[in-house]
Amino acid sequence: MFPLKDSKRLIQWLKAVQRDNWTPTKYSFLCSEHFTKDSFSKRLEDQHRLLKPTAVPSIFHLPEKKRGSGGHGRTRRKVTRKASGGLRGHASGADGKGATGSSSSSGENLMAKPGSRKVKQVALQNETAPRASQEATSPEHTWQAPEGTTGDGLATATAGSQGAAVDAGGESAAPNRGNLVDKSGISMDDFTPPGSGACKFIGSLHSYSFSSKHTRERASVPREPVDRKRLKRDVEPGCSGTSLGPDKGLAQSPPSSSLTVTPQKPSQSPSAPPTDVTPKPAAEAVQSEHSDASPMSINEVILSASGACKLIDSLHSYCFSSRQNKSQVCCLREQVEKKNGELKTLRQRVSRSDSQVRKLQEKLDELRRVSFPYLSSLLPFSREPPTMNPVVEPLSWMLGTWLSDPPGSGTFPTLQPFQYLEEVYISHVGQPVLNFSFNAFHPDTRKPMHRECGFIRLKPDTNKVAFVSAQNTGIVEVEEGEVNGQELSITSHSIARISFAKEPHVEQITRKFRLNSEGKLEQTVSMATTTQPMTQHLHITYKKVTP
Ligand code: HEM
Repeated sequence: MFPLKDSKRLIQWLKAVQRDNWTPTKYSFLCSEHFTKDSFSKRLEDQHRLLKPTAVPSIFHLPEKKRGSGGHGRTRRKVTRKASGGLRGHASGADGKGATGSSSSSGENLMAKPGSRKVKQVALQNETAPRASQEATSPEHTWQAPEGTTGDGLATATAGSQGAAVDAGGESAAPNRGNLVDKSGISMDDFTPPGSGACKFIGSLHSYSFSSKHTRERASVPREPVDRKRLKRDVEPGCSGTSLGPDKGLAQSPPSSSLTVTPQKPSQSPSAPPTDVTPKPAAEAVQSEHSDASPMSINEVILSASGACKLIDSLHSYCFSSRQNKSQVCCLREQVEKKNGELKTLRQRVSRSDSQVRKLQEKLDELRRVSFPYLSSLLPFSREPPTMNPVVEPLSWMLGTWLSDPPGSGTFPTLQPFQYLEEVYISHVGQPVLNFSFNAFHPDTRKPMHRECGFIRLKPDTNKVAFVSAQNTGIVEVEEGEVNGQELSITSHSIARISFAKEPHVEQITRKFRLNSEGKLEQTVSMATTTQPMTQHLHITYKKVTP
């Protein structure tokens, strides 16, 4: 187990393991193979190997990318033959049977290459070859795939019953697991729910538990039940291996009730010869090795593994719930991102609107500058329009910019009827007076025609109105009258003209302004000249084009 309560040593362990984005838990174990020999002490009473409390792992032979990307349980696992390796004697027996095989020879340590699913043989190691011995594949890490060779129910896949070293790590564990089925039809999949890579890892723990217990039970139960109990208690989940003594692997007829599994075919390497997986001599050797074991039923195996399986199942539950939470977090994150996207779009639209308002404001300012070149510099700094003087409030319906709609009509007894266009500005600057300007244009040529401008005043607290106008024809006049509701009727009070004004001279003028039911401003002008009595000269309707 990782020294979770010893932070200093834990850091050393984590540095040694070199795994990214991984935190060990109380269920995390490290293979004893990663420790040097002097990391262990031996228990006095039984010489059992114990990890020293100061031990730090230092042996890592795997490629960096393997250790970094896959789970620890997914790295290629090594099988350890302890110094007392029970099968060693068998492998190095004088007859040399255990060393034979199509692709391996005695002392050769063949393991599945990283990323390969090919089943490799592991030659049995000589006790005197320390390094090679320690790196031999452990039974705990193998999918035992004994091939039915003798019809006795116990079949072996490779040299030594534990010799078939399958890359149990990573993805290669899954297909192999699928082939591990006993006679009762129970497979490793029955212990391992489907799941993600983490589940595969946990599933490999199942397989580890399953196979190691199977191995231990078969090897130790018949001879030394006490030993078996001790082994079950002491065994390190990982690749610490079992401590089968050489004397415990004696030949005896295998029980017909032993767990029988289907050998793993090298699916990734179909070209590999079958003997690569199950060398006949090796199978015989294993059969011989286990021939003294008492029968152990599948039920016993399952029962013995059930405790570990429960623990592993709890890991599964933890894994599943953690994945569920992760998925909910992902879901919420997606929603937040979606809302952020919508917010961003809205902000962009608001920004565009602000930009349009700014541009319109600039355009209006430009128009004002053109129309009233000096006015803008004289107007108050505030953009707010001046407050209307209450005195002129009865004439407020006249305020605004108006355009002829339709064109005005001109008539007089001495004239051909004519049409004209006209724009009207009636405004105020906060004074008790309205400012006006009337500018007529030819409807076809748009040439300026008649123009006049002036002021409209109201006598305070009365409806009496004075209209003062200067015209481009050289006439200045004052008209007075009354405002009643939205109608203003005025008549000329005094008319003056330049000395060289064109004749006939106008002698009297009447006007009527009203706001009609359509909200349009109407103006009707009548006049009397030196030659004609009072007659209508103009009639025009304006539509308001500004507030
Ligand atoms: C209150 C304002 C106006 C007064 C006092 C006025 C006065 C007169 C007078 C005295 C005449 C001469 C009539 C004749 O020969 O017997 C005349 C002619 C005419 N007026 Fe007006 N007028 C006014 C507004 C307008 C407006 C707004 C227009 C629009 C374009 C207009 C267009 C004409 C035209 C086209 C003629 C004939 C040609 C000419 O004499 O220039 N008048 N007006």
